[in-house]
Amino acid sequence: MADSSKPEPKRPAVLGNTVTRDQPPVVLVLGMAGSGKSSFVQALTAHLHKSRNFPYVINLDPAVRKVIFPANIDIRDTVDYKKVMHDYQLGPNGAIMTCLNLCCTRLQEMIGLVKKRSTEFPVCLIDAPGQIEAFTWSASGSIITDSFASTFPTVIAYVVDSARSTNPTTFMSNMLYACSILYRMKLPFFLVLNKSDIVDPAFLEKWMKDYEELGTSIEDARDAYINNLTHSLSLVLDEFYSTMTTVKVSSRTSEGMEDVMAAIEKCKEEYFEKYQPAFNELLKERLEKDVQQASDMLDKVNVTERNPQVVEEEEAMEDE
Ligand SMILES: Nc1nc2c(ncn2[C@@H]2O[C@H](COP(=O)(O)OP(=O)(O)OP(=O)(O)O)[C@@H](O)[C@H]2O)c(=O)[nH]1
Repeated sequence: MADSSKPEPKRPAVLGNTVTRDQPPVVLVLGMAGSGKSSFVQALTAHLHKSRNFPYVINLDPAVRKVIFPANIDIRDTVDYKKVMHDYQLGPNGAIMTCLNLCCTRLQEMIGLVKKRSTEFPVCLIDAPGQIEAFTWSASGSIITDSFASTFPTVIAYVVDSARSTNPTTFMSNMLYACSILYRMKLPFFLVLNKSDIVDPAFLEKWMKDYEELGTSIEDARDAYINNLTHSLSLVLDEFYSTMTTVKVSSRTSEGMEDVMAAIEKCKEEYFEKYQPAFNELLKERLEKDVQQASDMLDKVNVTERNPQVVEEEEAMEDE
């Protein structure tokens, strides 16, 4: 049974927002734990600072000890992760989700703050919690994403740890996860192949483009069942890869940051071409549902004229 004392998220009203091309893109930075999300936000922020193009940066990780980039909004100023853990008797993941739920109750204020400054920055970067599923599989995660996506051209940067992806099966698992996020969030998406200073991520691009290349690498692995499965899955992922933009990046040396900005611009265009029309349909559907709900309620409310005799009697009593 759900614990009614824990804060649950409510979908804020997002109807009626018009997203225009002059608005800056919002980049939601996602990726497996330790892939380098925060380092990537830090490196991109530092890169933009050099040309005095200061980005707007939001930290959405309530559990992080130290924020390593200058954040304009820090969720830790709104919610106290340790206190939430204590007050609601929660473990680390439950506390992150409850913090995000609490954050949702202040989401319109948060978006309002970003909107107010939106003419002053080239891009807004959002660093998501380290425990990725707390964001990608929670209602509050979709509410936050939907709310930003209905206000700004919003895109996803999925950070991949290239050094940990040298094994084809590890890489495949990561790509399946990325694909499930794309499937769920339906936003323009690009892959940040991070840690290029440790290993050149070119082999990952080859695996994505050329099934034979991946096949050759799998030949070396020992488990026949996993090999066959990986072969089949790579065919399934072919469509996912076909339109995917990838950028090779080192958050340590700042290599590839200009390419990241180009990928963000490309995804922003995609947002207006593909995502926005679909999202408008979704909003229309939601609006129709809201109107239907309102009219169902109205059916139960009858507007009738009161009996004139009673009204006259009441007026007479008032005169007395
Ligand atoms: N060599 C190298 N190390 C990196 C790079 N990017 C991140 N790291 C290191 O990888 C580790 C994890 O980086 P974080 O930025 O904390 O990763 P994260 O995804 O934000 O981590 P969580 O939010 O805790 O999931 C740190 O030790 C970073 O210094 C990179 O491009 N090159």
